[in-house]
Amino acid sequence: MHSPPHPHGGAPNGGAPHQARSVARHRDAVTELLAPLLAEGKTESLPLRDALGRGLAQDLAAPLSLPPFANSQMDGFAINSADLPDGGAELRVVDPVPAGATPAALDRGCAAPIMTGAVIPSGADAVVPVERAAPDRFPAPGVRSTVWLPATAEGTFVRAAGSDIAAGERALAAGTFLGPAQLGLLAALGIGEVTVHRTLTVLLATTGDEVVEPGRPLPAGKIYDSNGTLLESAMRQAGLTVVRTAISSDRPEELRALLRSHIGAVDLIVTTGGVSKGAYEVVRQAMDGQPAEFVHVAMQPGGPQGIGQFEGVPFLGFPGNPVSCLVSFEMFLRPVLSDMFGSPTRRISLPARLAHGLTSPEHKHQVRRGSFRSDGTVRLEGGDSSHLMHALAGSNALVHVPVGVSALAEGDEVEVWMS
Ligand SMILES: Nc1nc2c(c(=O)[nH]1)N[C@H]1C(S)=C(S)[C@@H](COP(=O)(O)OP(=O)(O)OC[C@H]3O[C@@H](n4cnc5c(N)ncnc54)[C@H](O)[C@@H]3O)O[C@H]1N2
Ligand code: MOO
Repeated sequence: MHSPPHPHGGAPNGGAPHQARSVARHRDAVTELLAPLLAEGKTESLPLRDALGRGLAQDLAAPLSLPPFANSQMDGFAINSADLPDGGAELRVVDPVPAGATPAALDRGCAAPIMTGAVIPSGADAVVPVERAAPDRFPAPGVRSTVWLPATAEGTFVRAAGSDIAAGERALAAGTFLGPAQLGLLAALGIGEVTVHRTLTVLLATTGDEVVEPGRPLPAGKIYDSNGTLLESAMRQAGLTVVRTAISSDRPEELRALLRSHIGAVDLIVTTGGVSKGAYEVVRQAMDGQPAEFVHVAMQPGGPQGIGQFEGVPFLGFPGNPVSCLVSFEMFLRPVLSDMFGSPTRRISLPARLAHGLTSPEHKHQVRRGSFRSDGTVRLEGGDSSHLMHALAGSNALVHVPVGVSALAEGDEVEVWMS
């Protein structure tokens, strides 16, 4: 007896489709597919300002310590703590130490006005902020004077040399994503150029006789191409260079010709649509004779997936439903690129409490869309169907329901990935 088809392409009642592969297994397959791109070791050396968003290609050791010298954390008086017993003492004020100057050694019984960031003179071991002195201001230059200062422990308001990082220590590991803080560190270390993984170029092809370029008239029975803009945006935001083909019809020769015209100029081909079980599965047909396979991943949405090579170029065939293709990018391509090349970053993962209950096919990893809120709850946006573009646009998080879970109640904890 035949069971009715399941709306998500799986087996009836949310069961695993025959030979469905796990999300982890498919991610491993994507890793294997892209490994040759890493092995090519294509890197480039860039000035810091152009390296934003790239992955660092090599471990980097600190060429100097930070701070490079002991310096003052406050505008105040550099002193020797042994000169300030309990109850404080009156010290003779000597020449000031501005930031950037090389100060003379401090004699015992003296206090040197010192500015934030200035070198601690030898003989001094602490700084008293000017507002704790009496009088609580610096004397005019050249005026001989004394100042009363309170007892102060050794090391107070001194930023020790190497207290941030010592020369020779690893500053950043290979594979680190270079954001503002990482580039700022390299600048602080005096590094002007950095070796990064080069940007990968993706050829993106959307397919389907029903799909029309936005901005054109919409004939009956057709829909606009949302996948092209959706995926191109996701990829560009992730630091990839994207080349788009024209929308391919359902004729496999046309798709093959579109893809072939870019071979040699791209690192990876991503298609959408044409991978499931219909009568006109253009991507499946176009890949005929190529080392590519079409599998079903135990994931909803994004179950049907193509993977392999087209004319020697790595190929990923994402399903045609808009949410399915974005979830495919987030679940497979983004994490693999970030693990391999250090860019883009992985999505921030947080625990959240469900604002309401949900159901999920037990044998699949379900990825719902939701709005994570500041009280730590997440509200689901739309249902589980993968055509819900408006709900996707109203969400800020992907909500994960792992394999083995068929229902969750309000207040149950889920993992969310922030977008
Ligand atoms: N008998 C079965 N049918 C389907 C299965 C299945 O297992 N057995 N799986 C379903 C699932 S799940 C998905 S996902 C889709 C995947 O289908 P395809 O990758 O072959 O994609 P299409 O059939 O071409 O399109 C699916 C859907 O998405 C719309 N679409 C396609 N391209 C675009 C685009 N560029 N912009 C906007 N929308 C697009 C298309 O019109 C369809 O509605 O298959 C299920 N069927
Ligand atoms: O559930 Mo499909 O897998 O809509 O992507």
